Amino acid sequence: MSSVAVLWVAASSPNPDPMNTCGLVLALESSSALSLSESESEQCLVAHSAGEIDLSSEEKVYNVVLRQAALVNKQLRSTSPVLDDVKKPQDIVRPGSLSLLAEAYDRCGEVCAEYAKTFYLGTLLMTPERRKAIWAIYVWCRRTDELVDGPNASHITPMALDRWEARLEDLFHGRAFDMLDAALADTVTRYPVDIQPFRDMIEGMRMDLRKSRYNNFDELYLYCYYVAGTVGLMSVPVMGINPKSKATTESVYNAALALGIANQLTNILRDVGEDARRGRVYLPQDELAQAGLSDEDICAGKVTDKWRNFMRLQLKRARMFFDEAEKGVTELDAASRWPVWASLLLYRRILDEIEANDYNNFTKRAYVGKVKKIAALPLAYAKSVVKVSS
Ligand SMILES: CC(C)=CCC/C(C)=C/CC/C(C)=C/CC/C(C)=C/[C@@H]1[C@@H](COP(=O)(O)OP(=O)(O)O)[C@]1(C)CC/C=C(\C)CC/C=C(\C)CCC=C(C)C
Ligand SMILES: [Mn+2]
Repeated sequence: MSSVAVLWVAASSPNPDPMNTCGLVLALESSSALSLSESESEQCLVAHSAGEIDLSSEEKVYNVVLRQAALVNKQLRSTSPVLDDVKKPQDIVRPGSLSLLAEAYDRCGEVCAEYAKTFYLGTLLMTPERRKAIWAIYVWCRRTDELVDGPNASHITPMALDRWEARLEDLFHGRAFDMLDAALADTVTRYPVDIQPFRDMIEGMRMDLRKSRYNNFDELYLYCYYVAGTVGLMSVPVMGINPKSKATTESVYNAALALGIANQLTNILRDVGEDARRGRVYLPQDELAQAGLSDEDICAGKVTDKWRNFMRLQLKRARMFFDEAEKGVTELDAASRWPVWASLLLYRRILDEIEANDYNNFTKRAYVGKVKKIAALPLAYAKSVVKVSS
């Protein structure tokens, strides 16, 4: 890890607008520092692993979970520091100012606060060290999503995503491109965060570029893993597993994966109308057909009994993933349980709001108000102090 490189970059790129993806893409395309690296030959873990062709998406993704769990098993369950100090970058403290890394992390916090109030609220319940790491991961995820969903999405090509991936590889090798990358480059030296879920998220963005319909839940599940299950896998090494937990590491990772999938299914159910207006239908086509519905019904946006029945089943499935996730929260490090419970309860509430809107997710956005958000915190706290499995 070259600390000098990280800090040079942080110093040379003050306060970039993280959502200026046009600038980002131009920068990516013109940067000589971003020569394509070994990442080009690295393959997406899920999509291309040899010999896995006949597996269902769930089986393929479970293999990822097993590998992730095996990778970090030792470090996560140990109480000793994750990495020795030799590998940690040395920060530069300028006289009279905050350190550059501190500035980088603060900027990540500002971005998180601006773009995701609920997640930000959750991060305020974390220890300061973990909070910073989660902010850095959040910002990288948001920028990645913004490449295909942001104002400059129409300029994004698969090649731009390849460059973004090369930049990710650089960052994991200590070569950060800007100060926001520098924060993540620092985070990955402090926690046993693996690069694979990050690569897989980029793969999800590639999928978004080439695909706007999902034939069945198996296809949708893979997409949800890529864009959201990966966030669970990135987060566990930071959240930590309670050293007293008797649960297997893979069961905790599985729960984290389930939380990501549950959140993404919730996103999809909340945004049906908005997505359809952008030409996207994430709902499984075979399930729509079974319910006597089609893309035309979604574009028409009429809440009918057929739609209500269809939605009831979709909500039920999303809730099952939340239930699966609940099993793992208890096994996390004590200090991480409260924020995770809070975010789980709040995100799940969106499903209740869809029901309260009589399943009109075409023109009404399901939204959990401030009061309900604050009111969920004591319940989340109560759940977080429940004893760990024995
Ligand atoms: C054992 C156990 C349960 C551990 C907990 C593990 C954990 C903390 C899991 C977090 C799961 C999580 C928050 C997943 C995020 C899923 C998500 C919202 C994905 C979004 C994808 C694209 O969706 P779409 O384009 O449809 O949505 P928009 O309209 O654009 O919003 C994402 C946008 C991908 C990018 C994801 C993020 C920006 C969120 C990343 C969040 C974190 C790193 C914070 C996690 C912290 C807490 C406190 C939960
Ligand atoms: Mn998005």
